[in-house]
Amino acid sequence: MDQREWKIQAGAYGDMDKFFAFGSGPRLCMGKYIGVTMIKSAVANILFNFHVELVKGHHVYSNSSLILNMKNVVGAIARTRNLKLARLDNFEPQPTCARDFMKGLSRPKAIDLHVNQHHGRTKVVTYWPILGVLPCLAQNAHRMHDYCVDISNTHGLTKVLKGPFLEILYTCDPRNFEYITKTNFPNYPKGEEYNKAFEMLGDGLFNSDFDLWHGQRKLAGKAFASNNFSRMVSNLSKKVVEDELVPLLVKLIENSSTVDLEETFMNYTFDVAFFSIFGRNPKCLSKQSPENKFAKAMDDALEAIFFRHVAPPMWWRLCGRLKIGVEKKHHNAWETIDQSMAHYIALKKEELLQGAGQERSDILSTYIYLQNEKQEFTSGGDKFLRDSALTLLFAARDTTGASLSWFFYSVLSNPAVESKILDELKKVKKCNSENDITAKKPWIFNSEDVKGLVYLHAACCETLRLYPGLPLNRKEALHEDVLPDGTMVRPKMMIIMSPFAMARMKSLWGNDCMKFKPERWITEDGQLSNEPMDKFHTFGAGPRICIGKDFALTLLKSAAASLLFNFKFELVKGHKVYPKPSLVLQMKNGLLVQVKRRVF
Ligand code: HEM
Repeated sequence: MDQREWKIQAGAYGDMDKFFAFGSGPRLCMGKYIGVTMIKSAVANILFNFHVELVKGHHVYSNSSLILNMKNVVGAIARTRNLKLARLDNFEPQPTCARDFMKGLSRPKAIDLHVNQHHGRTKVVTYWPILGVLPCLAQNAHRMHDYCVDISNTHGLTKVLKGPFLEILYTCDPRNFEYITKTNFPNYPKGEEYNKAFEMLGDGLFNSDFDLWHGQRKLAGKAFASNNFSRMVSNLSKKVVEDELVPLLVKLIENSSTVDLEETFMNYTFDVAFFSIFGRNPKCLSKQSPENKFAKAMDDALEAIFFRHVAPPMWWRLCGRLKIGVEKKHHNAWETIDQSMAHYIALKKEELLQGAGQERSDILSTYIYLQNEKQEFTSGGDKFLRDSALTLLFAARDTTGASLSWFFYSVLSNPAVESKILDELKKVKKCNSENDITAKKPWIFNSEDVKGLVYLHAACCETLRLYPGLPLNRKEALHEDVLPDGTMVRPKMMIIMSPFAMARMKSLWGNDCMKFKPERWITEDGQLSNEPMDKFHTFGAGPRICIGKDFALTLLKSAAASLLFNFKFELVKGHKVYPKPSLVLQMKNGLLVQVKRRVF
C-alpha cells in the first residue's frame, strides 16, 4: 500500500488529524502499513471462508492492559474457540487461508474443512504453560484417530506439537508421506523410542532399523516369496473358513444368538496366522475359547504398547519399574508370550528332527532352515526365531481381524454394496436358479474363486482406505531436513503420519471421501483402477511397505465371500460402532450382529 492509498483508507475513519490510533508526529508508528495490511488480509480471508458468529452470552470487554486485549480470551487459539465456526453450505474453501497468511507462510495451503463425523465435535491443539500440548493429548487419547482428523481440519495438513521433552511433527500431507517413506527413506527410521515401546518384538522385522532391518527384510522376503508359502496361505484360509468359521456360525443360527463378529474374526485371523507361522492349528475359533491365554496376552501387550506411545517415556518407564497399571499387564503378558513361544519353537525343532514337515511350508521351519544354513542375520539362537515369529503373529492377526470387522460393518451399512457383491459371487458358483443356491449350502469360496472378483476386491480396498488397520505410522528423524510442504524437521523429532486422516481428505479423495464407495476403485470398463493406489497409504509405502498385504487380502476375501454368501447378518440396533484407542484400528465395543441363514 502506498502513501496515497493509505490516506484514502484512513479517510474512511474520518479526518486524519483526529485519528491517533498509530500516534502522530515524528514517533508515528512505523508499522502502520503492515498492521493494516495484516488486519485486512486476515479479515478478508476469514470472512470469505467462514461464517463467524459470536457465542451468545460470551461477554467481550477490554482487559486492563497496555494493549487493548479482550478480557475473556487467552491467546489466539482460545480466541478462535470463543467463536462459532461453521462452513458455508456448498462453498469450497479458498486455497489461501487467513491463518497461514498470519503465520507469514509464503506457500498457500488448502485446508480441508471436513467436519469429523464420529463425534461431531472439533477440538484443536491448545498449549498449556510448562506442559505444552500434553494435557490436550491426554484429553484426546481416547479418540486419537478422530483427533488427528480434527488437527488437519483446524491447523492444516502438518502441525508441530510441543511439550516438555517432546516434539511431534504430525502430518497427513501426501507429499510428506511420499517423501518420508520413499524419497528420503534413510533419514526416517522407526527410531529408538519406537523400538523401546515395542521391545517385546526384539530385533524382528517390524521393530528393527538400518542394516538389521535390511537383513530381516531379505529373510522375510525369502519366506514369503516361496510358492509353498502362498499355496499354504490359500489352503489354510479355506480350511479354517470351511472347518471352523462357517460351522461356528451355523451353530449360532440354531441358537438364534447374537454374535460379536470382531471377536470371531480375531480368532479366525489368529488361527490362520498361527497355523502359517508354526504349522499347527490352535483352533481358537472352533473352541471360541475364552482360555486362549496367548491371544489374551497379545491384547494386553498391545494395550500397554499404545499407552507407551501416548505417555511420556519417563512416565511409562517408571510405571514399568514399579509394575503398576498397564505396565503390570505388559509384564505378565510378556511372561505368557515368552513361555509359549519357547514351547512352540521347541516343538517345531523336535518335529523337524524327526523328519516331519520337511517341505518347510510354515514360516518357522523356513527360518530354522535359514539359521541352520548360517545365513546372515540369523544368529542369536532361539531369540532370533522368537522375534521373527512373534513379529509376524502381531503384524498379521489384529490388523487383518480388525479390517474384516470394518468390512462387514461397512457392507452391512450399505445394502446396495452387499447385493453387488452377492451378484458377483453367484456368477462364480454359476448359480442360476434359486434351487441351485439353497440346495448345496454351505458354499465355500477359496482364494482361486475370489481372485478375479473386481467388486469384492474394490470393497476390501475401500474398507482398508476408510479404516486402515494401522491408523498411525510413526517414524523418527535422523538428521535435520525440510519436508516438501516447507516444514523444518529437527533430528530426533517424532513423526506421526495418519492414513486415517488422509482417507478423510476431500482434496485427496473428493467431496465424497467419507462415503463407502467401492466404485472409486473401478474403471468405467469394469476393471480395477490403478489410480487410487497412488494415494492409498494403508499398507505404508516404499521399502518398508507391508510385507503381508497379499496374505491379508486373501484372508479378507475368502472369509468375506463365504460368510456373505451363506449368511445374512444384521447389525444389532442401537449398538454403537466406533474405533478403540489403540495402535490397531479395533472397535471399541466389538461388532454385534444377528445371523440368519441367507435365503436368496
Ligand atoms: C489389513 C491388514 C494389514 C495392514 C493394514 C497392514 C499394514 C501395515 C503397515 C502400515 C505397515 C508399516 C509400514 C511402514 O512402516 O511404513 C506394515 C508393516 C508390516 N506388516 Fe502389515 N499390515 C497388514 C497385514 C499384515 C499381515 C497379514 C502380515 C504378515 C503375514 C503383515 C506383516 C507386516 C510386517 C512384517 C511389517 C514390517 C515390514 C517392515 O518393516 O519392513 N502385515 N503393515
